[in-house]
Amino acid sequence: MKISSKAAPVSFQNVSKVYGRDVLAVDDVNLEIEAGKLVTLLGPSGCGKTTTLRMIAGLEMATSGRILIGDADVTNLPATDRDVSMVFQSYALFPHMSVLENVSYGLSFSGFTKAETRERALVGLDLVGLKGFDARLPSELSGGQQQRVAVARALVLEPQVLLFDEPLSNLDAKLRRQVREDIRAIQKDLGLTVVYVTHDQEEALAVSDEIVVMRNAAIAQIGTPRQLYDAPVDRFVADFIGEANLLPCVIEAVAGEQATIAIEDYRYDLPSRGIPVGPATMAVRPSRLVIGAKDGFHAKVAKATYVGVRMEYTLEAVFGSMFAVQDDVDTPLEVGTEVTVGFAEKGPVLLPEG
Ligand SMILES: Nc1ncnc2c1ncn2[C@@H]1O[C@H](COP(=O)(O)OP(=O)(O)OP(=O)(O)O)[C@@H](O)[C@H]1O
Repeated sequence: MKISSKAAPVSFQNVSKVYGRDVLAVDDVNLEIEAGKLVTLLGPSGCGKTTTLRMIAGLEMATSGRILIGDADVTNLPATDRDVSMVFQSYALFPHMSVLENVSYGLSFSGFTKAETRERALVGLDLVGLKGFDARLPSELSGGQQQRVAVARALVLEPQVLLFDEPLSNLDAKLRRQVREDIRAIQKDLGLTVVYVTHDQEEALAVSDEIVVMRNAAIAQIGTPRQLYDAPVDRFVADFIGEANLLPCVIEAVAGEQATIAIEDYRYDLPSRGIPVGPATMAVRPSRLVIGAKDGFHAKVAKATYVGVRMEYTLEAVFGSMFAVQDDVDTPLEVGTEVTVGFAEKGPVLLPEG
C-alpha cells in the first residue's frame, strides 16, 4: 500500500470575506495555486492569511467571488464535503487515543475497512518518521513528534489539498527547521498541493515553491522566493522578506528598460521598472553591498559585530546608514575605517514611491 496524491489546483476568483458588518478580512483576491506545489501565505498579523486558508477548507465561507478546487466550484460546499485536510498549529490530537488511533480517526469515516485503515495509518506514520510509535499516547511524544502525527493524520486521507496553519509555531527553533524540511520533503515526494500559512519570512523562503505576500487583506506580491528576494515590488515586500537597506539615489538617465543611478560619483545601471528620471529609492540586501569595491561611494564603518559565521557592519554614508554583511571574519574592519562601497551584481532594485 502506498499513500498517493490526488493533488488538485486551487483557484480564487475575486474572493472577498467580510466578518460581521464591516471587517474586510480578504479583499477581492485572485490567486492560482498549481497542483503539486507548496504555496505559502505570508504577511503580518491580521493581513488575512488564516481567513484565506480557512476559506479553502470551507471553515469560513466567502462573502463574494468563487473558489475552485480542481474543476469543482466549492464556494458554497461545507468543509465536510471538500477533499481537503488541515494541520493546525496546536496539533489538535485526541489525548486519550493512541498515535495509531489518532492517525486512523479520519480514515474510519472514509469507507476503509479496519484492516485497510490500520495499514494505511502505519504507512502514514512511517512516512513522517514515526514507525514504532503507534501505541504511544500524544502525551508521551515531544512537540515535534506530535506535529508529525498531525501531519500523518492529514496525509493518509490523500486530500486534494493539504493546508497548514502555522504548523511550527509551537516548536523550538531547531525542531522548526527539522520539521519544515520534513514537510517539504514529503510534499515533494508525494506531489501534494500544499497551502501553508506563516508569518515567518525565513520559513516561507525555505519551504515554498511560491510565496503570496499579503498586506491589509490583499495580495502585495506573488513570486518564487528568489523573485521576491531579488525583485520586491515595493518597500513593504522589500522590508518584509529579508532585510533590506532603503537608499536614496538619483536616476540620472533612463534608456528603454535600463536606468542609470548616481550616488556621489558612482554610477550603476539597473532595470528602471518604469520609474522616471529624478530622486528615487533603492532597496539593497546587506549581502549585496560590496565593502572595499573599486568603484563606489564613500562610507565609514560605524559598527562591526562578529556573529560567528560572518561579520555584520553598520556603515555611515552621507545619505544615511546601511547594514552590510561579509563572509570574511578573519580580517574584520575596524570601527572608523573609511571604505568604498559598491553594489554586487543583482544588487539594488528601484522601488516606486509610496
Ligand atoms: N471570526 C472573526 N470575526 C471577526 N473578525 C475576524 C474573525 N477572524 C478574523 N477576523 C479579522 O479579520 C482580519 C484578518 O484576520 P486573519 O486571522 O485572517 O489574519 P492573519 O493574517 O491570519 O493574522 P494572524 O497572523 O494574526 O493569525 C483581522 O482584522 C481579524 O481581526
